Amino acid sequence: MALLTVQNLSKKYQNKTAVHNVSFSFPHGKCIALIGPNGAGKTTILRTLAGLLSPTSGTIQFENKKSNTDVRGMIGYLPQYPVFHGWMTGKEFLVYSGELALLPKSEAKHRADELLERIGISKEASKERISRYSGGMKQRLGIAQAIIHKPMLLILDEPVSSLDPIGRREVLTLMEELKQEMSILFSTHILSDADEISDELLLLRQGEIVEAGAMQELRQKYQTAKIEIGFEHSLEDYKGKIEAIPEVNESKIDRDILHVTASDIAIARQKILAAAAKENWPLTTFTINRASLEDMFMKVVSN
Ligand SMILES: Nc1ncnc2c1ncn2[C@@H]1O[C@H](COP(=O)(O)OP(=O)(O)OP(=O)(O)O)[C@@H](O)[C@H]1O
Repeated sequence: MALLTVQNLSKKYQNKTAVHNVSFSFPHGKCIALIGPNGAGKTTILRTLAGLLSPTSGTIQFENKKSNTDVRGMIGYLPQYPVFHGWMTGKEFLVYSGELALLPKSEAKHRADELLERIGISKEASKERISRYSGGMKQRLGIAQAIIHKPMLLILDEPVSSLDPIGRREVLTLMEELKQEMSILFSTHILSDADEISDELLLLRQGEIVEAGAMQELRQKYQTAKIEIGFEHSLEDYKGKIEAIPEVNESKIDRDILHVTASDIAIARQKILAAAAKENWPLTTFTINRASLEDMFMKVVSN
């Protein structure tokens, strides 16, 4: 059975539908990325799963729990814009978070020490005020507070979007380690981050899931390719010849490169190269370009 099953989840704010009929199930031990452009409804879904918003309709069912059970103990949550008490030290903040999660004080202290080591905040740094921490340190501290009570599901809202490259790398490395121990659902609009650490993607557009699956499956499904051909001269002359090949859809000139799309790239390549060899075309370059992840994303979310 799945850890979490979401069925027909919808959320309206006054007259604005932010999330519409979203259904998915979350298997145990997976890291899933919720991807979508600004305003797609990512935060609304995550806040609803974390129990901070109530859905307008639909159900969220945790494994073996009645739908009205308080499941906050099973979930850890880091909001998109976490707010810290800058005057607290990192350790004080974690002990405080542990107590809020109903851990006895001694256990909260023990967990805080364990987690500070885990997230790479030294003993000295843990005694400093949070206001002196870097963005990456704050975000790692935010993740530590979210897992202080050992939740089964960790929910992270845009965990790396606001960080510089060093902070981003630190947080991605931590997430990579944590996914060995718990299920993670995180939102992002950065595809390469999702590609790097998630097992599966949920693509969201205007409050609806428009695509779901493993990155590899989605790449195959949306795979398109383009041939880019450079000529020494007379591009126009060869454009017509290339367009006469039945498998070629269209070609466009951009400076000294001809961009060719085809219904069957392998055959189009074979025929273009055969004609080029036979007629000694003045080629300078010949490249096959696979569609990037961004191309796939644009295709799916802008339909
Ligand atoms: N409290 C609110 N009241 C009214 N509308 C809201 C509220 N919160 C969000 N919305 C609207 O709901 C839609 C979804 O917002 P949401 O924040 O969930 O999207 P998002 O995908 O997380 O966006 P972003 O990437 O910009 O954080 C947006 O159109 C937003 O303007």
